[in-house]
Amino acid sequence: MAITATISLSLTSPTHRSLLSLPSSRSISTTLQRTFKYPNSRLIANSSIKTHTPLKTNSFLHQQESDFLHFAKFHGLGNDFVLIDNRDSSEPKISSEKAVKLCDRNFGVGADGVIFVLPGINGTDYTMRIFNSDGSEPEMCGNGMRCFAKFVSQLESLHGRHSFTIHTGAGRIVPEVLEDGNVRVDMGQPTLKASDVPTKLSPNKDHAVVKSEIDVDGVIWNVTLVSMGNPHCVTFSSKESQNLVVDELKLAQIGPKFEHHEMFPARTNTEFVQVLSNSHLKMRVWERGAGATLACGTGACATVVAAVLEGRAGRNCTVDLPGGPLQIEWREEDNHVYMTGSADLVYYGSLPL
Ligand SMILES: N[C@@H](CCC[C@H](N)C(=O)O)C(=O)O
Repeated sequence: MAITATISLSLTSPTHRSLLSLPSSRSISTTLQRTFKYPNSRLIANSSIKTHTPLKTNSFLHQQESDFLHFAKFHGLGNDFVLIDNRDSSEPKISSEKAVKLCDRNFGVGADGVIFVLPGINGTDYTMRIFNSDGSEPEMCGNGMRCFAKFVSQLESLHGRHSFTIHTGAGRIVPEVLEDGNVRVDMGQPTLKASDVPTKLSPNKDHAVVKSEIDVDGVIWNVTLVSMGNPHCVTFSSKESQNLVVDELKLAQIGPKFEHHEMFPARTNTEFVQVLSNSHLKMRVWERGAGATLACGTGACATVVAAVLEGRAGRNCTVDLPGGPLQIEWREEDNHVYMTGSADLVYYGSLPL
């Protein structure tokens, strides 16, 4: 059933990719026709565009109608998420099955994952949980964490520079919203121990898997394995190509073969990386549970760690992803990885539960 939806586009803070896939953002009219699986869904504006429903951001965020799911759609470099204010309960408001439906790009809202802002535990300010678009639950999400921080800032009406402590499946993570609106995240320490990544590939004497060979569907790849709470397989080369040219890769063909490879008992995210210079990398990603995405924050962090371990780049790199750049530092002093990048509101919406 077709409905009329009033939608919100945050045109004030375009990112690298901007909102090019949406109808001409400059000339957009206030009302768009879309077909939803959820016939009563409402999308409400938060921009300078005139809307049919003049609702302020905060009043929208604080609506309490219990028969509606209120959400915000955010993206971090095109890695997009439905964010749900779940501060009143430690159980996610929707099931993983419902999350799969929400993530559907044809019959739902469309997203790479659904993220919940839950009460903090173990002395943290908040807890973050996330479902991938296939309904699986990863331990962490870097781009999602930047979106989470911006969403919490809106929920709590915070301005200027501020930070939070967030409990995640990867431990305590600390995002800081900067004056310019970007978010810098202390992503904690990478884990290299093979059994913790986890992988069945044989480790070296330091228990890590660095530049090891793996046969994926008859092709030998050199891989370095890094966990940022979630598992990453990073490759810069194969037997066929000593320096990958990532634009040439058939990602949809090879990505799933890595993800479901028997050497990765918890499946894996895979980063294919081209070295542009000692401080500049170009990466494409195949995400566990989400497929090819436009960016992956934990993947960019794992990529820089792997590049350092393989002697391909320094500890401070710009990582170019299809959706835009991330600044990553693997700091020697504390062994923590720091990620800085954008996170942008797309619109607010409501759906009947
Ligand atoms: N896109 C995310 C990672 C999301 C989780 C991943 N798909 C997994 O299953 O580990 C990021 O920005 O880190």
